[in-house]
Amino acid sequence: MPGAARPLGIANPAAKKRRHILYVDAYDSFSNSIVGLLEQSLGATVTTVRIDDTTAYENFTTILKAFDAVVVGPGPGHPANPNDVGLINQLWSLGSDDLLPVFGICLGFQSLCLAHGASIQRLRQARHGIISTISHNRTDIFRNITNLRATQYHSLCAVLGDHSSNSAQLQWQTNDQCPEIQPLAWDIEDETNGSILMAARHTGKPFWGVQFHPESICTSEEGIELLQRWWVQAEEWLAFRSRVVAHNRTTALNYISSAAITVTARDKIKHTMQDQNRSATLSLAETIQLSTGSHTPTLQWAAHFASCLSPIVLAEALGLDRDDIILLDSQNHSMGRFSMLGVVVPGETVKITYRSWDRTLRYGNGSGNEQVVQLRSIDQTWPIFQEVLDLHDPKKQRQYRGFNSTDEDFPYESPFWGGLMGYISYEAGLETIGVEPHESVAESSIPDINFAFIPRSVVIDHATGKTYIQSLLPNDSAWIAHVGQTLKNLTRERELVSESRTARGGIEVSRELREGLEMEKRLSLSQIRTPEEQNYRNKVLRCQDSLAAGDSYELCLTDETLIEVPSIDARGLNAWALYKKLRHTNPAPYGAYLQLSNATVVGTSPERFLKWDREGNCQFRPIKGTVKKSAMMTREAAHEILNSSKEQAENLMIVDLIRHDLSGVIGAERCSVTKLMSVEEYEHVYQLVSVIEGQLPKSNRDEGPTGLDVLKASLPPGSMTGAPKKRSCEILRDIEQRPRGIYSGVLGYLDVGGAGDFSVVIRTALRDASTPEGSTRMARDVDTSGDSTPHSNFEYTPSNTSPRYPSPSASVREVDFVSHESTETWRIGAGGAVTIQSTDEGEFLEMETKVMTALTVFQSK
Ligand SMILES: C=C(O[C@@H]1C=C(C(=O)O)C=C[C@H]1O)C(=O)O
Ligand SMILES: NC(=O)CC[C@H](N)C(=O)O
Repeated sequence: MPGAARPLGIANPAAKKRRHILYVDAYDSFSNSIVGLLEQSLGATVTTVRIDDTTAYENFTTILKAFDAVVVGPGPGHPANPNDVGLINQLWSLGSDDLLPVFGICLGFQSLCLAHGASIQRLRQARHGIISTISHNRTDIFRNITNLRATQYHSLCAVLGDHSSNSAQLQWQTNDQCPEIQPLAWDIEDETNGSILMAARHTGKPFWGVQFHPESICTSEEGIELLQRWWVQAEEWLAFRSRVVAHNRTTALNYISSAAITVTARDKIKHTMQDQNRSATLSLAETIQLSTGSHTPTLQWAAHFASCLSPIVLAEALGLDRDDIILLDSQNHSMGRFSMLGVVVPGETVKITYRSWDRTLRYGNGSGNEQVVQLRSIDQTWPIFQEVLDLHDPKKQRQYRGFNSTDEDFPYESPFWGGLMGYISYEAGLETIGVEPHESVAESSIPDINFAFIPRSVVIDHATGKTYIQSLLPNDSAWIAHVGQTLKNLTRERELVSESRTARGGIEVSRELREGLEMEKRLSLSQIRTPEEQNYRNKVLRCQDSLAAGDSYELCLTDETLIEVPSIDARGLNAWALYKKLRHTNPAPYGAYLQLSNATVVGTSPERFLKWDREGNCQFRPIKGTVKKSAMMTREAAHEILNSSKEQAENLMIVDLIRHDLSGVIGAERCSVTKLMSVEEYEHVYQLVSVIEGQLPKSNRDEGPTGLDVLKASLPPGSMTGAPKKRSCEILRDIEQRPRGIYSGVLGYLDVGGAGDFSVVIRTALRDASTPEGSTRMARDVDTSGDSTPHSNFEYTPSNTSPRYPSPSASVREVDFVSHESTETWRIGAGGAVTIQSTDEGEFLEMETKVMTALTVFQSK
């Protein structure tokens, strides 16, 4: 495996005048990395146009006059399908006067070959995320290239007449069927598929193409040289034809829709606000300021040392559990450092929700004055959130008022001073990429964005033992002192009795026992409906059909387990007690307890989606590759499995996808892969994890992109979609036939000081509507599509015989899944990445393993 971060060579860009390249994007999830590679290695300015841009389609030859060359990118689908290639086809029939150098990558390459007589065939086995040596005869763009290893992402291949796949002898000449296409490179390492054409050029026109992906993190450095060799040839052709770009570039550029241009115009990202948004922002800011009682942001804080402090113990000691807390709990896990308590004050804390389905933004403090704003799209929410954060940034306020802020003024080590805490659903993510959600999302009462503005918080740094008590409210020293005193009391009690849990006196212990017993009683009556095996396996096969057809490279298929919990004495399940049980049975670095605006989240995610600090350092930590722990599965055995080509391919695709997402905002030159496919151990599973990092430009935060810009450009999380993201999400929606909701979304915080941290919502139990103790709700209608069965067939479930786990022989129909008159529904989503190398059985088992990490908590003791 080549090294992780790699510097890019620059082809002496200063030597010649700056060239302009048009990049044609076929909605691939690697495009921004290709654009970055072109900019850096060729020193060119790149403008992006999408294949389905209708104005560009009608004015394509005029647009081309403003460019020196075109690069046609990869993408989902088939080059013979006009919808998959859009305006690409126009390139191959340009008249002599309009000709210009073109370089096709993957789909672009296949389209070039198809247009000149090749047939496009399906590979016997698709090659997604596979790295192989490229064989060539060192001519043309391969001159001086010695040892090129390159990543492939394709299901289809171009076949040039007789020298079809499987030919023993590699061909370097044109043939009768494709007299204008000269082969330049082959992959001869694949026994299943035989030799596959990897590169070619047109004999008379300045067209070249490669089947592999030069931009992949696992393509060797020579991929860059290859592009530079192409550029040399392109320059020679331009000089030979004395071709110059049109003087009036602006007219040509006006034909390109701005949506695609923003892919590269990151420097221009600003928080421009429409009038309507501006007023929504102002009144939201006013509402928050009213609730906090201050128009001048302040941050009051105190730090205490309290080693080994559990946020649970602290929350309970403060009387903060249940409805009035959001807990982001790293559970002192080796991979986590901070735990945070966000205090929600009923009737005071401002809650902000957005629903993608009807595009409504709502906010209010729950005291009957909720405001509803109709937005045009989710795009309008981000500037509102950013503005709310900026208005409360205490650092900014000091600067406005001419203070010199010093490091001591603020607790910089605490990543959250106050701000927005909550989640963004998967469907909200779909809206950001223009994918329609599944229609049944209309029935959901769950907001797609669900934040609370948190002015009071406690942050525990498990690494240093320091605990920060912070308030954005003016004159809040009494609260800070109260929390400080509670902390001191806890520490003193612990010194007296080493076991902290028993140290908090009889009242708490008996309460805990009572709550636990009550919860267990209720759980013993709950009913569980897990995905039906054959049905899930069929869905895996359907995913693989799409992969084989070239419509996706990887699909993260998921399904949902439903748990119906009856109410007893008209009381709902105690979610806090459930969370305490879950953090014990499945400790993970992204524990979360949240009960906010109709949603309850009880989760133990192992996966960070995106974190950024106040210095602008961004980090993604995608997980892809899962092995279940067992007595037989030693660390060594897990390493071996996770080092297999299947697991590595799965991970690589997501690494490349996330590099693209991040590059689109901060530029490819600022992104690096700092950890590639390392094995991490969790309570029930081993996971393959990579780390992608980048630095926001250090420009004024008002002008340049912020962490929130990176967040919104990267939704939904790539590890939960597959690649390419947009097409994969459409396929998954059609196969899964349900909205995912909070599962597969992201959960975390946006800090007023400029930081943020979000996990991927997995291994998490979710309740549809808030069911505070003392209230009940009717059961939701249970899905009767036959997609799931009301029993568990998990082999290792110890309570297989309990009423909640009827034996598979009682293979009951949905009628047996009785809805109690008064029950609440919990959901646990789970799934895994399906690749062409997956087996349907293996994928089912993987989904089962993942669902069990959270489902065991519903087993009564
Ligand atoms: C889909 C889930 O997990 C995702 C899929 C993984 C995989 O395919 O290996 C690993 C972590 C998550 O990104 C889940 O836990 O439900
Ligand atoms: N990466 C790509 O461009 C893929 C092209 C085509 N959809 C295939 O699968 O072969």
